[in-house]
Amino acid sequence: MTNSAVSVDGLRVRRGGREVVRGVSFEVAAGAVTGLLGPSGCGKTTVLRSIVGVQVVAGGRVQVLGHPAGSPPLRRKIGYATQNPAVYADLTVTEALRYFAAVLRAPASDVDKVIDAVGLGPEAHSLVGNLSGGQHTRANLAVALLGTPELLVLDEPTVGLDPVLRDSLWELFRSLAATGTTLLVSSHVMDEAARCDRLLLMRDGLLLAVDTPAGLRERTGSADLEQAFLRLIREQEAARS
Ligand SMILES: Nc1ncnc2c1ncn2[C@@H]1O[C@H](COP(=O)(O)OP(=O)(O)OP(=O)(O)O)[C@@H](O)[C@H]1O
Repeated sequence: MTNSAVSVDGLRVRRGGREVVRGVSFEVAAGAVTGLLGPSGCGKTTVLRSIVGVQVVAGGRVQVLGHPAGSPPLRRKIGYATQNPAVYADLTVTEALRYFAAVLRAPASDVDKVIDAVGLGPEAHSLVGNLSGGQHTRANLAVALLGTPELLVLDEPTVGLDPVLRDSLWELFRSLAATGTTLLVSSHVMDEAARCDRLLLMRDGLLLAVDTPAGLRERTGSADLEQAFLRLIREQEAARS
């Protein structure tokens, strides 16, 4: 792939005394939505942390927007939304975003823009501590959008959201990609896979497949992506035995 925003080569990570990412290589296309999918515990968050540069790695190479992962020029080019929101509970949504905008040196005008983008307009003056789980998740996503980052790394951004909100967030992701933002989005919900341009399917610390949703359906002969994923697992297990 010529136009890659992220290039991961032979990534290995040890956590809790064992290798949880066991030699993973892939590229993330610029200006597209790439889904990182796989069951709970397969290593998705660890791969995302390695790309953002907050994970000690045991081996391999991770290049992001032409720089080694974690290097200073990347700080303001990447927006990262973790699974555990870290937005301050005793501030209002607007105050919290103003604070993060100042820290990130993002324009003050971004604050209202990102609040609207994640559909939190009605809660703009509510205390973060009083938000519902789904609203808190969206406040966290809003922080990642500040400063219009070139790369958005989103760890399960739609967990706990109802179908209408999930749909509107996926529309937001698609519109960001349409304006050139690169998105890497993890999920363990296979129905979200269909909304991605490309898929990275992980299992047990390894990449099972890298393909488009259509390519995956075709190569497994399965219209349903969940079934396609299960078929790949069975093929892999048959090949091992
Ligand atoms: N802080 C930690 N210390 C030790 N082991 C960890 C730590 N965090 C994660 N692990 C282990 O690393 C493995 C990969 O975890 P990771 O969080 O990357 O998976 P995941 O695919 O993102 O899971 P989920 O979908 O549940 O978030 C798991 O087996 C997990 O138990």
